[in-house]
Amino acid sequence: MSSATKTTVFRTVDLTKTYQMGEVEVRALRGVNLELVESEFVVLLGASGSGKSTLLNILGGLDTPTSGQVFYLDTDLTASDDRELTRYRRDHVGFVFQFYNLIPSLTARENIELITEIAVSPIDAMDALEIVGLRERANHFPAQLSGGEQQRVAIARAIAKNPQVLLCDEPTGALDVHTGIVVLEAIARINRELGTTTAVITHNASIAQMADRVIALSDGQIASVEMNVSKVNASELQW
Ligand SMILES: Nc1ncnc2c1ncn2[C@@H]1O[C@H](COP(=O)(O)OP(=O)(O)OP(=O)(O)O)[C@@H](O)[C@H]1O
Repeated sequence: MSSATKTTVFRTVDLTKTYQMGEVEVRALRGVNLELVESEFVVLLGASGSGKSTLLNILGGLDTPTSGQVFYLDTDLTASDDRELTRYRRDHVGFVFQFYNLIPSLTARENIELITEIAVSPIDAMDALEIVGLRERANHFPAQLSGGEQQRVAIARAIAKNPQVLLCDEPTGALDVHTGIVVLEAIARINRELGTTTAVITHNASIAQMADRVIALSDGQIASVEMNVSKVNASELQW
């Protein structure tokens, strides 16, 4: 199916975000117009401070823009109140951050079940662990897992509620190359097998080769959007 016939999951219209820091205005986003379609894998690239996290946080309902609109399917998130945004995040969005934020006193499985217990249509916690290749580690506590394994548990937790979108902010930022690739393989598998629309922020331009589309931000604006003619498997990446 070409992207022309796919459902638009996110649409932003003239999105701006300005932070007021005392006398100083920081214009983090300066008119972003963007569409993400169902089941695509997008990488967001850009220098530090270019607005990547601000954009991702607004798409995920963690932050609100100063002006402009964000649509998730037919819902205008910018017209939603805090309660509605909380429900939107809980029901539809999986987040993965650089640091894993697992609860140390719970096993891998229990960390995931904490989310699946309140989700609308969750995947079984063990199936989520299977997808990230950690089924046999279900009863391990975070301290008994490597950094890459902890990140894969965090990814399993994010996708166990069966979200329509997976938003990842520097998911491999704290990991070495080999471990980073295992984590990226898990994200790519989720995108491929579950059809979860996926956006990954990275500083690492080689990761862009895995994406369907690469969106570069510069100074709060979209500098370029490129379609990859062929995608490279995470296992073939080098950096
Ligand atoms: N809460 C905040 N208060 C004030 N300024 C902020 C805040 N959050 C972000 N900014 C500023 O907005 C701009 C964009 O920040 P953002 O974190 O979106 O960039 P980024 O591209 O994700 O950067 P990095 O790659 O370093 O994470 C930066 O100049 C940053 O200092």
